[in-house]
Amino acid sequence: MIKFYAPASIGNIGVGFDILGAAIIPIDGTLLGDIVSIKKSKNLEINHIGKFSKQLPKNILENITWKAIKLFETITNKKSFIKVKLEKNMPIGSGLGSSASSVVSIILALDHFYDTKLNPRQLLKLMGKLEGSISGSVHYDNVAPCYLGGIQLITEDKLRFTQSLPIFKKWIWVIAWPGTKLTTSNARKILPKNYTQQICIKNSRNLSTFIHALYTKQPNLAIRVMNDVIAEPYRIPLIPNFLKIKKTIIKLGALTCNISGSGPTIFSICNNINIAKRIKNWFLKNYREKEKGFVHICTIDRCGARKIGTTENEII
Ligand SMILES: Nc1ncnc2c1ncn2[C@@H]1O[C@H](COP(=O)(O)OP(=O)(O)OP(=O)(O)O)[C@@H](O)[C@H]1O
Ligand SMILES: N[C@@H](CCO)C(=O)O
Repeated sequence: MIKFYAPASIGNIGVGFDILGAAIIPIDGTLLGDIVSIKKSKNLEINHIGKFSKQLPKNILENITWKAIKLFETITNKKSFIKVKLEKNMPIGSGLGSSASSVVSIILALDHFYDTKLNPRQLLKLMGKLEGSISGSVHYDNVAPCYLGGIQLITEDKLRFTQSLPIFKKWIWVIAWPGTKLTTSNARKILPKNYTQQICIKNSRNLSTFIHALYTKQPNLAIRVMNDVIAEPYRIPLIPNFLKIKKTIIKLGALTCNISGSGPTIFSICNNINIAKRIKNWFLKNYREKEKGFVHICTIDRCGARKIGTTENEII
């Protein structure tokens, strides 16, 4: 049997709309990501289990598992006699790359099972295509870090499609999901189609300074420019009291507080575990709307997607 785990991710990282993303893992060892297992079978069988499996579309044709299997039937020119099990551990429409986690785990499991010899770039393109088919447009800022781990800059260069960026080991990432849903496609529809020259300059300045700060080990500079002028201003109304929350979290000692992907998850960075615990408690008391909501203290997941039960990334 083949079993793949693919981690949660933070798209945009507050400063790189659609081109920066980070894979994350809770420090308490929780596996915050979907798991796909595949074995041989007489027929095609698909099972969905896990805490969030009830949120999956009822129509199987709309499910990523089904779409990925059909894609691989075309690629391999083989009928699928397999039993596929998706353990849906990620809430849908959370802003934590739930769809990306399913996409990456299913594609890697199928690729491994069929031994297709596709290279990482081809696999990543397939992941982007599938992610795009459900979220409204192709964007790699969840699938790339989820697959490869770390912080990824999506270059879309013909030789190096994505690049791993340096990380600050002291940064602690607190993520808070209130238990509600915001779909990426809706959160993208409200964004402007065009931006002024001034906004374009501001965005390039923030993003290039952020990347420079990562390479030159200037965490304070990186934090100062973590300011999204492309999506956040338009998505604020989708997250009740976001600006007030941000102010409070900063007062608690956080370095920054931003929307994760298209929300409603909020992430905050700090560099002290006691502050992280304080922020976690605040979010639990004040941001979690539903019982199923959660808050995790995380670190960057450098491995990315992996065969379960092994610590090293066996696929790259
Ligand atoms: N296995 C699956 N996992 C997640 N979503 C799925 C899956 N199969 C189908 N879907 C559909 O894909 C869409 C995913 O929505 P969306 O992209 O908003 O979620 P998300 O990945 O959690 O968001 P984000 O990318 O902001 O983190 C939903 O309409 C959902 O019903
Ligand atoms: N870059 C995407 C990420 C979605 O998680 C967006 O913000 O729409």
